[in-house]
Amino acid sequence: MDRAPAGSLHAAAVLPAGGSGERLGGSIPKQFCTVLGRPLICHTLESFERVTWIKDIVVVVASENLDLMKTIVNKYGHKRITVVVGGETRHRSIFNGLKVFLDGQSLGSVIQKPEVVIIHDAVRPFVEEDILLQVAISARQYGAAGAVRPLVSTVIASSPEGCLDHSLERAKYRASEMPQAFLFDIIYQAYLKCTEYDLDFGTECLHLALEYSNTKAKLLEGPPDLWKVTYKRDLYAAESMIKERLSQHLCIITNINEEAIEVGFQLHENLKHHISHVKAISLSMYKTVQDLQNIFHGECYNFICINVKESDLEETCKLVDLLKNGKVTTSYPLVVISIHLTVPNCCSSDTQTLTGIRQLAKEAKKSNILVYGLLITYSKEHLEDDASRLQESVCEGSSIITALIKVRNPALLGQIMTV
Ligand SMILES: Nc1ccn([C@@H]2O[C@H](COP(=O)(O)OP(=O)(O)OP(=O)(O)O)[C@@H](O)[C@H]2O)c(=O)n1
Ligand SMILES: O=P(O)(O)OC[C@@H](O)[C@@H](O)[C@@H](O)CO
Repeated sequence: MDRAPAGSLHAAAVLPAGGSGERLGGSIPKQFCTVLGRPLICHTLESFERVTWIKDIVVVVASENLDLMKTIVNKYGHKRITVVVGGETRHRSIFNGLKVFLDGQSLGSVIQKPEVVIIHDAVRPFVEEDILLQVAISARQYGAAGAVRPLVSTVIASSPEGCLDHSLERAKYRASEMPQAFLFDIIYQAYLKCTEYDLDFGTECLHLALEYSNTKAKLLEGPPDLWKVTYKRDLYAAESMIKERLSQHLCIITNINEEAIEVGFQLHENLKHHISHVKAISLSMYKTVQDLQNIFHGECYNFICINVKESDLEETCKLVDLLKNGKVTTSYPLVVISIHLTVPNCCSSDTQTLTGIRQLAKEAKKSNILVYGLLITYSKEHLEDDASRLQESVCEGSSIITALIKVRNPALLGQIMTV
């Protein structure tokens, strides 16, 4: 939910993305490395696009990546983005980003100089509205503000011989993170006045505001997720964190068939122990994708569709079409697990008709929907004879479902697991 900051200030953002990512060691700069099917920078852009009171987002890239960045903006439908060329260092890139608000005016562009400008490294994808609001409002009050985090390692100073000279009392210091925010004129004047040495070797915008605009930034304790993707491990961590966030909600869809309801109920009871928010609905409860999105306020990326006939994909196809045509504007892959009930010792030819799921999965993938199949052995007669067998199947099925949702492995698309 967007909360316009007090007084609804006019804010904009500058995202430096002009680095080469040497420490990560990839073949391309880390901001363009793929995380869950999209460039890392897309995840950061999406975090900012969710904040409606940030009117313009300026992305600063190296000249050789200008066309690539513009292609990314168009391909993934990012809004409110202006792409400009950076400089040889992060400070020079940030300064170029700030200039566009003044050059823009002279060029008659729609970009207006903001009251407050937020500066945030493009390789810090996990930034929420709360901290953005805090730094923006504090910048309006103090002139500058920045997120900080407790130090994890102690800071020590080395002697010329490479031995310990002294160590700092860790509790007295903080790690300077992003986002940072400034009254535009304060940071712009600081960049105008600072030295070439600052521009070439400095790493701290808050320092420039203090040194050249006599402004002591307000320091705000930020959440732990503000870390910067610097090394290869950070890329893996980023993907795992996004997958963890995506796997928090699950919607189980059944028709009114008795078996489907029974299996849906047992799956619901089982999956609640693996996934934070699980809801079961009947097919009749939704007609549009909005109905589905309303269930979890647009936060649901995982769906189970229980089909009574093992060879019948009708309900799953309907759900996939709804998600595709309902313009579920999500940049993240949706998971649809097509569950089919099969009677004990059924002839394999019946399940072979499920090969249609492979074609369905192939088509759905083009819309960023991951379709998997799961066969659960069950029949009403079967339940009367051996209820525990169903419980055992459902328990095994819940583990498979949880794994499919958490891992979102494209290699298993269209595959049919059996319990
Ligand atoms: N000339 C530069 C250098 C860095 N950055 C950006 O500043 C942010 C933080 O910098 P850092 O993590 O150091 O990125 P790199 O310089 O790419 O990393 P490395 O030092 O490992 O090369 C990144 O989003 C990076 O793209 C920039 O806009 N322009
Ligand atoms: O130093 P690097 O170029 O790796 O990254 C920039 C960081 O220093 C910077 O984002 C924070 O320290 C806050 O200023």
